[in-house]
Amino acid sequence: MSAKVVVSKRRNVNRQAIFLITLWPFPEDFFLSDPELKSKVPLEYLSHKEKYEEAVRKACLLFRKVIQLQNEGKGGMDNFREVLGGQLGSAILPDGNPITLHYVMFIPTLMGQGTIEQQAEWIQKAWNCDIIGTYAQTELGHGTFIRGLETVAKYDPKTEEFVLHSPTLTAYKWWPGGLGHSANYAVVVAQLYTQGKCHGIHPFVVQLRDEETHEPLPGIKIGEIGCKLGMNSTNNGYLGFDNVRIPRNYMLMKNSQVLPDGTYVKSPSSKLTYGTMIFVRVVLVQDAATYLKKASIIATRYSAIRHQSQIKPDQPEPQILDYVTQQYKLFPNIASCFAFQYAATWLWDTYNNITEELETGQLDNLPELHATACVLKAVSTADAAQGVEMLRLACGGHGYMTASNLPSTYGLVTAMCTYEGENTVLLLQTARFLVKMWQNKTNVYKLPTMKYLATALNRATPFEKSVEWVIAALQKTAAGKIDLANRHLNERVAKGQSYEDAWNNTSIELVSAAEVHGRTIIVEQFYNTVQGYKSRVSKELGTVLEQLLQLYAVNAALRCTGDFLRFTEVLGKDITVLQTWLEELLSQIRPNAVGLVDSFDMRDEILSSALGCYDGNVYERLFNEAQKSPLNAEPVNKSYNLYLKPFIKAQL
Ligand SMILES: CC/C=C\C/C=C\C/C=C\CCCC(=O)SCCNC(=O)CCNC(=O)[C@H](O)C(C)(C)COP(=O)(O)OP(=O)(O)OC[C@H]1O[C@@H](n2cnc3c(N)ncnc32)[C@H](O)[C@@H]1OP(=O)(O)O
Ligand SMILES: Cc1cc2nc3c(=O)[nH]c(=O)nc-3n(C[C@H](O)[C@H](O)[C@H](O)COP(=O)(O)OP(=O)(O)OC[C@H]3O[C@@H](n4cnc5c(N)ncnc54)[C@H](O)[C@@H]3O)c2cc1C
Repeated sequence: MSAKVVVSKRRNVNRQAIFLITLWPFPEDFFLSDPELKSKVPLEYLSHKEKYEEAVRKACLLFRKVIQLQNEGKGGMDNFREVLGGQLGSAILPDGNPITLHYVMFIPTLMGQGTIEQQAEWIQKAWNCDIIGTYAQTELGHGTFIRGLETVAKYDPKTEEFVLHSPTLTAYKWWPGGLGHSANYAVVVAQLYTQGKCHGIHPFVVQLRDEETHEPLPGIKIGEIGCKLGMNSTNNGYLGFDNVRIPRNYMLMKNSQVLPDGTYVKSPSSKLTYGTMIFVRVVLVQDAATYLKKASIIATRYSAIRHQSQIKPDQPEPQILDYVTQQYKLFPNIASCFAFQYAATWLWDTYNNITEELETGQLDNLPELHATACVLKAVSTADAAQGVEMLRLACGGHGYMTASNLPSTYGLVTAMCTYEGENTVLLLQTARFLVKMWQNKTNVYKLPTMKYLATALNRATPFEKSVEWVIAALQKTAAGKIDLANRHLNERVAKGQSYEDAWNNTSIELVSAAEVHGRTIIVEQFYNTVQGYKSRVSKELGTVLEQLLQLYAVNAALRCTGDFLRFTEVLGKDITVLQTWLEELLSQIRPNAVGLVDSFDMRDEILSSALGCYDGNVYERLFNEAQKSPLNAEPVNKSYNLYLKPFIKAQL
């Protein structure tokens, strides 16, 4: 990965803005120039069934091209990451990819939970796409509480097989991507029973459909779950088992095993079963940045084109980009793109380092990785979803058009707040870890993202107009909130509540404490990244990055004013200084706004937006898109003579 400076100049010098990006040698043109990857008709005018069929056609061609590149030695996992992620992936398949789960969860689970022999058996087939898999964990009745999953896998030592069964309707798997009609295999998470005892949830490989005819196998009840807010080509499906038998070695046995006689061999840690979920949560932080970048480019470019109203009576209508309220909608989101990008990069590196440790049996850092992945996924996806909606609203009526690609982008990003762990639940997971660290302070000194907790509570943080102060204040606030929540927990227990009831009754505070902890990590990573770049880039770039860092930090601080007043030495007058600082930064960033979003380097074909095109010809593109509506194929629609005319006549 080589970081290079990309200079993006827009029309005139004062809009020169440069942005430091990591250039991947990814051949975007190889995909975007392929006419077969373009839709003949805008997807919005296809039926639900046609949308799915078109998505399968494109997905197969997409992955065939990725495999071709791989066979030519032109990249590997990075290419899959690009075509699956929120940039190229959502441009070619804006309504979701029915095969995503094969690569994002099925293969990673085989790698993470399968023995070497099982990997040898399954992974080549999966990489060759001889089989197409999905990850079937969530059920109609359970998504969060996976220890409550109802699908059972009972071991039969006589035949050395597991019998999978869905005892109730709520036990049906519900949601897995590609499950409806695309995948013919799945990793199924089920309660393992052997020798009459339940050993909890474990992963099993199950064939769902005949590899030749694609017909569902006996005992398999399968289909798609219907229309959703978005991602309607993802083919999310349902799956019920009626006593379906699979061989013993279809249980993924890297961590725990069932021997031929039915003896259960326990895993070194029950938490290792959860490994795949950490991987996707880590990846989603990057996708949050990508979707927010896409919406920021569209809304900022549109705001430079759109002229509306008057600032002064005797002046022409200004660019809406010159309204400070518009800048307040756009620029903090641009700063968030950088913040989430840097946090995603740091988290990816941390994940890889700790995963290597897990391979050697070192589990010490797994709890912190889990807590950190949870909070960064929750905060980045929630902020990105809120940001995309804010950017859509900033574009007025045209932002509501499908042709803007903002509604579709919202549909993709808001789903991330739910899948791979609903955000509230993940924040509670982080809070559980923070409280544990707080109660057992000796551990805190060792953990990188936690060590501030050792000193922050009692550290004086007199106000100053600096990012360093914001970080210190966020840390002190997080420590204060964790300490207060912990005290309330203890008070409730002391009054006779069970710990579980006390936890539930304190959960609003716990979620809030976890969120502030997450924001502390994001601001600190942004700060560290900018400090690292400043000595290596031009003065201009250093200034721009510093402005973005300050904007992100001061906006984070202003979101926390109530808590800052409770947990730090800040006073009301200091909040006024923060507000003024924010307004100064908006003005400083204005000249570089368009250059900054240009430097996110997303082509028009990736943006797929009539509002965000590089040439700025918004109105012509909106009008041309309107002509694609099937309704415009004829001046008078048949409904006039069938319904309207009789209706009108009847009223005369
Ligand atoms: C390139 C790709 C780009 C983009 C991707 C694109 C598309 C992807 C599309 C869709 C993918 C979405 C797929 C899915 O949604 S798969 C299903 C996801 N489901 C979940 O995430 C379920 C969430 N629920 C849970 O994880 C758990 O139920 C729980 C909420 C964490 C509760 O666990 P539970 O064991 O019941 O209870 P606890 O007592 O709270 O935890 C016990 C113990 O285990 C630790 N723990 C929990 N989870 C993990 C983990 N994942 N890793 C490590 N450790 C974990 C927990 O901290 C606790 O430890 P203690 O020491 O405190 O006891
Ligand atoms: C687009 C999309 C794709 C998906 N793809 C897959 C897939 O490929 N494979 C798969 O297995 N699953 C998939 N899922 C399912 C997803 O993982 C679940 O929806 C998610 O885990 C949430 O579970 P749930 O929907 O049952 O909601 P619930 O867990 O029922 O949550 C509902 C509400 O209850 C609250 N709640 C639940 N538990 C607690 C608690 N302990 N404390 C406080 N509040 C709580 C939640 O915060 C939430 O507000 C997908 C979902 C979506 C939307």
